[in-house]
Amino acid sequence: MTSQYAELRGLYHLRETIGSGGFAKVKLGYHSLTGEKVAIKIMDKRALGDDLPRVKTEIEAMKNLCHQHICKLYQVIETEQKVYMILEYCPEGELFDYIVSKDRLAEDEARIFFRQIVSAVAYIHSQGYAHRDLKPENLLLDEDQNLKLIDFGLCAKPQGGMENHLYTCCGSPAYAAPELISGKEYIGSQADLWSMGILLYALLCGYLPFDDEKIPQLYKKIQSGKYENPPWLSEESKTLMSRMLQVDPQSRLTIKQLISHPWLTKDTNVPVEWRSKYKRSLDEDCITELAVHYGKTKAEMERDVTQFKFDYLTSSYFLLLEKKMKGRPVRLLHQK
Ligand SMILES: [NH3+]CCCOc1cc(-c2cn[nH]c2)ccc1C(=O)Nc1ccccc1
Repeated sequence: MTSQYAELRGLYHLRETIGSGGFAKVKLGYHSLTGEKVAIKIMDKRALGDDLPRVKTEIEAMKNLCHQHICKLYQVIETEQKVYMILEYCPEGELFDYIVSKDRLAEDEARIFFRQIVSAVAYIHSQGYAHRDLKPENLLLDEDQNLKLIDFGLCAKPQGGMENHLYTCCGSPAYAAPELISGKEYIGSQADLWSMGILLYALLCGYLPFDDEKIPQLYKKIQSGKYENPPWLSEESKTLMSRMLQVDPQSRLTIKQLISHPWLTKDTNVPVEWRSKYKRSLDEDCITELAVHYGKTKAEMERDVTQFKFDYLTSSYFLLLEKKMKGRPVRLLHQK
């Protein structure tokens, strides 16, 4: 029988499993042409069943999202049985485990993380997407302790823009907005704002504002909008969270108000930088290195890379760019 993962041979060297969630297994891999580490999310189509559309949703969304606080998609490989997503490697694991390890975060550490979360969400909203499953399990830490958002399986891009209503009730109950769990129509971006309020509370307190083992009781607490503020919280953080955890979505803070909120701009006095730091134009050095390797002219290589087919060329380009942004030599490992 052919060896497992035959489709990856020569492209990636597979190592140990580094995570799993529901219907996916995530393994550490090495991109053979650059030597860079990647995370390979492996899904079995049969096991996915009617969750397969979620994977397609995630792939299409991640192809359009390119941002310093979103886990980068480098390549997609699809076979009869499997779907492989080659993703940016985040060695420091989930924000969830980081909070648990420290009980709760001090306000200035929480602020640094929350600015990165707001940056990622403001960017996806500007691209017309709502994430709809924001929680610390879906925020990973890279080697520089920067947050990277994952799991766009539930994200939505409503036809005709973000003002249009969504209906599917989804995401994790404890982070779900009241309007979302009451089955009413809702605006995805407003539901994301509520989830970010829950996230900020989790960062500052180390536990959830609304919690109950029984789902119906949990829903009642969420719809009441009543939660406890522990004594260590500052007045400003309590005010900010109360503006985000408004049961009525109309009176909730908007993402535009959030990026320049005083609690977020404290000590920096500049609004959260939410635009992508990635340039639209192609990087000359990377194109040159790839052209030499594949024996093509720079013009031919530019034309091929620009198509962003999310094939091995796309992953090689992005990983060379990563090397450059980390100040490493823009060099491919020459195959024997
Ligand atoms: N809660 C996260 C578990 C590990 O999952 C991932 C890890 C990485 C990762 C690890 N290192 N670098 C990136 C990249 C992506 C995922 C992921 O998308 N997981 C997932 C999401 C929804 C359903 C099933 C699985």
